[in-house]
Amino acid sequence: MIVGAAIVRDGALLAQQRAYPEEAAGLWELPGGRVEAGEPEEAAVRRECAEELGVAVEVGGRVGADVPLPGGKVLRIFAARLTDPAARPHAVEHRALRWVGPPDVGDLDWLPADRVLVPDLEKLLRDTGFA
Ligand SMILES: Nc1nc2c([nH]c(=O)n2[C@H]2C[C@H](O)[C@@H](COP(=O)(O)OP(=O)(O)OP(=O)(O)O)O2)c(=O)[nH]1
Repeated sequence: MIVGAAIVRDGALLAQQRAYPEEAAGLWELPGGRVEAGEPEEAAVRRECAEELGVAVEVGGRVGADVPLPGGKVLRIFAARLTDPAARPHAVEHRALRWVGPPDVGDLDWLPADRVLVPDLEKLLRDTGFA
């Protein structure tokens, strides 16, 4: 299971641009990663956000349906928000970070699995931003 965080602040979604591997470099994804054995999914979301962005997040409900990934894995997205709204996420292992507003969510060059989730991400931004 791969979990991802749809972090929303002031009506914008945090996206990050992969630096590796070659075939994914330059494409955009949500913060996240592999759930460790025995680790609750929400805890994995918090851990990955701390590792990748250096920020604490609160984790809300699921966003969209599970998306199958190559190799039999599954991508599951959770709504999230910064515990401290003034915190500044930074790219620890990614090429770039961007806060994307609703008009631009569909225009980003997403990883294929994330592209499937664009309508759900747009809906999240239209709604409360924190399910
Ligand atoms: N984090 C994340 N991974 C995604 C997304 N969409 C998507 O297809 N993936 C894929 C890419 C990778 O094959 C896998 C997770 O990779 P990762 O590099 O973030 O996970 P990780 O830190 O646990 O793994 P690793 O770098 O140690 O190999 O899920 C997404 O939105 N966020």
